[in-house]
Amino acid sequence: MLNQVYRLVDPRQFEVQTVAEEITNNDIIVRPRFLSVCHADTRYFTGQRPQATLRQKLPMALIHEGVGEVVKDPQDKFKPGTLVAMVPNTPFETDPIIKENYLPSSKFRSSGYDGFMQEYVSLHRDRAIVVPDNFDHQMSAFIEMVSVGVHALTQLEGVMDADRKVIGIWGDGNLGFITATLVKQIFPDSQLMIFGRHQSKLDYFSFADKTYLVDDIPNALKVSQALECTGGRGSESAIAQIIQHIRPMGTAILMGVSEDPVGIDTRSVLAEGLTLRGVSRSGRADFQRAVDILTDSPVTRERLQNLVGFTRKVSTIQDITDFFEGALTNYWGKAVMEWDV
Ligand SMILES: NC(=O)C1=CN([C@@H]2O[C@H](COP(=O)(O)OP(=O)(O)OC[C@H]3O[C@@H](n4cnc5c(N)ncnc54)[C@H](OP(=O)(O)O)[C@@H]3O)[C@@H](O)[C@H]2O)C=CC1
Ligand SMILES: O=C(CO)[C@H](O)[C@H](O)COP(=O)(O)O
Ligand SMILES: [Zn+2]
Repeated sequence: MLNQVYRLVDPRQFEVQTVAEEITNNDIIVRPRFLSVCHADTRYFTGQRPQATLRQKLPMALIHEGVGEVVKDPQDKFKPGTLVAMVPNTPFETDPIIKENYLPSSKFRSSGYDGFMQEYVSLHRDRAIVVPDNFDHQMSAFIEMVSVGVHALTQLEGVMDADRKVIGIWGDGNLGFITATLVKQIFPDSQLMIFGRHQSKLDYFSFADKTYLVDDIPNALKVSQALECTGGRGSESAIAQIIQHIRPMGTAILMGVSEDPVGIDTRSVLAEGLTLRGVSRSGRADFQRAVDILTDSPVTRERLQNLVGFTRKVSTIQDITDFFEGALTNYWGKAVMEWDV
């Protein structure tokens, strides 16, 4: 198949390249419909990654969050027109211990391998998860981020001690919001507290039990378990506050990506017997659990629809560039493009 792939060739510069692709009987062809931007994409778009990383990974099609319509299935199992969420992680082996998203041999789209900004995406058939008809399409575009939140909370369930009284989330942006909606489903009896930098963003977390600005947290406040959803330089102070406010033997799940190493007060981590668990990306099972939670919970779907922040139809390279520039200045919510190239 000859495919048109919309690749970032240099920071802020996209180019369409024609690529010959081999399709096997195990692949399906999907036409992308709604694509959503992750911070990882904006770091490539703006050239915030180290020069050596950019040299190694570009040219590359961006975007690892999206839904599309099945165009062709050589095995006729997916009907043409079926809306599917595309799993960006492609494993090439299985391991009894290491999950597919942590296997070094796996290929992750838009991080060294072409993402979903293509005319057609060829997917191994197990990388497509059917999206129910009653899901909002723009919300469905960021099911990948929902699956990362699901993966994080699944890891927390497996690692944490028996104390579920208070779950604290640091970060008042997209990942914090998505993870917060999931806490309400996965830990319905826990108190949910959000710690953020912007009152206007914290106001969106109306379903949380309590929200705090990070410069106004009561000294005596304690959380049972914590999730860090900040990233960048903000991770350092968020982790420091988590260590200050988590109960002894609590678990902190770290999700925010920082370009430079951040300092951690290990003396307190040791003294309090804390567990720090890093979480990155997700696998098929997390996508399926995400879709199941959304299917069973209309209120979660409604909350996540409120996270659609900036939307536009894109048809040309100029539209794509303008869309990414718009996403950079978008204050609240996910940037979702209707892919019409
Ligand atoms: N592990 C994974 O698989 C994934 C990781 N990520 C990463 O998660 C991070 C967050 O992504 P996203 O939610 O989309 O980003 P957003 O910018 O939407 O949200 C981050 C929010 O956290 C706030 N913040 C910064 N520092 C602190 C702090 N110390 N305490 C509390 N809040 C703080 C930011 O405020 P301000 O803007 O003022 O700094 C911002 O409002 C990024 O690094 C992203 O790359 C995303 C998806 C998956
Ligand atoms: O966003 C993510 C998953 O949804 C990950 O943070 C992202 O894949 C990290 O990739 P990179 O190393 O290219 O920044
Ligand atoms: Zn992402």
